[in-house]
Amino acid sequence: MEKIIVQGGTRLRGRVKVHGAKNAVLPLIAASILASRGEISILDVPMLEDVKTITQMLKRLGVAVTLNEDNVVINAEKMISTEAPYDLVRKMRASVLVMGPLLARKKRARVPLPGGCAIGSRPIDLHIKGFEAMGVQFETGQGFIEGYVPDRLKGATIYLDFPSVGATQNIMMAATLAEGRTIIENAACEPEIVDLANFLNAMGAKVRGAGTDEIRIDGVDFLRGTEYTVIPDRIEAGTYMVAAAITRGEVFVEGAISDHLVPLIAKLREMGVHVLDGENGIHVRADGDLKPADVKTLPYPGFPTDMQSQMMALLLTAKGTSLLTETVFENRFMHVEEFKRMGAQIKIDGRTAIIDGGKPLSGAQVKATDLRAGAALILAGLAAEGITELTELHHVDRGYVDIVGKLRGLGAKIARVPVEEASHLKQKSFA
Ligand SMILES: CC(=O)N[C@H]1[C@@H](OP(=O)(O)OP(=O)(O)OC[C@H]2O[C@@H](n3ccc(=O)[nH]c3=O)[C@H](O)[C@@H]2O)O[C@H](CO)[C@@H](O)[C@@H]1O
Ligand SMILES: C=C(OP(=O)(O)O)C(=O)O
Repeated sequence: MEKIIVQGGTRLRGRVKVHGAKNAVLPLIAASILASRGEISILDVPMLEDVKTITQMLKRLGVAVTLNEDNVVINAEKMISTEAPYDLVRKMRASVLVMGPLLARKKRARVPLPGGCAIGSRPIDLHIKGFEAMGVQFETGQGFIEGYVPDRLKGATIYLDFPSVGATQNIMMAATLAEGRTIIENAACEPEIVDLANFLNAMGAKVRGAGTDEIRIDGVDFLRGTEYTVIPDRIEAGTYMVAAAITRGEVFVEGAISDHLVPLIAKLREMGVHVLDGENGIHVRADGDLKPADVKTLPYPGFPTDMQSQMMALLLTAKGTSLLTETVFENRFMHVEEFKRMGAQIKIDGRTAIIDGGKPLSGAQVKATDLRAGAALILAGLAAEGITELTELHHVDRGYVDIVGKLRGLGAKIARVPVEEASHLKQKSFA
C-alpha cells in the first residue's frame, strides 16, 4: 500500500499537459460494443484504473481489446456474452453504460445493480425508464437487473426528470440501432455527451443536437469501426488550474479547452486569479490574497460537481466567508471532515458548506474519500504548512494519470511512497 506525501509552501510554475478525458473515454469504450463490423481505435486514452476496468469488462463479454500505451483497439464483431460481471461493476459505476449497447446489439443485458457509492445513492431509474419506453422489458432479481427486447428496440420520445449524464449516454447508445427516431428531452449537455455523439456518428450513427437539451437519434441497421481521438479532460485541467491558484503560482495547462471550463474560469477570475486563454491551453497565475466566492454545482453548463472539492480547497485559502452548494449529489461533502484535520473552518448546513477561509492550513494525515476529494486534499496539502499524508490512493488512481509526476514537474514537493515509510525518510522523498 502506498501514500502520497506533500510538503506545502512551494509556488508551482511551468507547464502541465492534460490527458484524454476519463468521463469521455468510458462511454466511448462501452459504445464500441455497438460496432458489428470493423475495428475501433480510440486515441489519447488515459491509462487509468477505470479504463482498465471497463476494457476488462468488454473482454469478459467476449470482445477483443488491445491496450497500448495511449490507445485502445477494440473489435466487437464476435462478442458472445450479455452478462456484465459483478466484480467489475462494483468497482466502477460507469459499468452500467454497457447496458444500452448490449440491449441494442444483442437484445439482452444482465447487469448487477451498481449500488451507491461515497458521493450518493446514484440510482439508475432514469436509464430504466428510457429503455422501457423503447420496448425493453426488465426483470429484477437479487442484486441484478436483466433487460430483454422482445422484438426490436423502438424509437421513443423520452423526457428525463433530471439531465443525467449516464442516462443520456445509455439511451443515446441504445437508440442508434433502434427502429425509427428517438428524442431525448431535458438531455444532459456535457462535452462528454457531444464527444460520444461525434464518436457514434463516426461509426455511422445519426445523432443530432448533442450539446443541447434535445437530442434526436435516427436508428440505423448497423455501426462500424472507426478511429477517434478522445477530448481532453476538463476536470483534470481544472484541477491543475486550481493547483496554480492555490499555490499562488503560474502554470500553463496545455490542452485545456476554455469553452469546457467557463464556470470555473468565471469563479477563478471573481476570486482575483488571472486566467488567460492561450493557444492550445490556459494560462493561470495568482498572487497574494484571493477573494471569497459563492459557488453552486449544477449540470453543465453550470459549475461541475467534479470540481467541487478542489474548489473548496481553494476557497479555504481566500480570506472571508464563501458558500459552496452541492446540488447534483446528495452526499458529496465527505472531504470536509478531512479538510478539518488540516485546520479548515467549515460548517455544513444542508447542501451548503460555509467556508471561513484564509485561516492557515497545516499538514495532516488524511484519506481520499472519493477520487476528486483525493485530488482536493493534495491541493490543500500544497498550500498547507508542513507535511500532508494522503492514503486510500485507489480513488485517485481511478481518475488521474501520474498526478504526482505532473505536480513534481511544476516544482511541487510531493512523492508517492510505501505506507510504512518512516517519518525521518519523508524529507528525502522530495529530493
Ligand atoms: C463516468 C462519468 O461520466 N461520471 C460522471 C457522470 O456520472 P453519472 O452519469 O453517474 O451522473 P448523473 O448525471 O447520472 O447523476 C446526477 C444525479 O442524477 C441522479 N440520477 C442519475 C441517474 C438516474 O437514473 N437517476 C438519478 O436519480 C444521481 O443520483 C445524481 O444525483 O456525471 C456526474 C455528474 O456530472 C459526474 O459527477 C461523474 O463524474
Ligand atoms: C464521480 C466521478 O466519477 P464516477 O461517475 O466514475 O464515479 C468523477 O469523475 O468525479
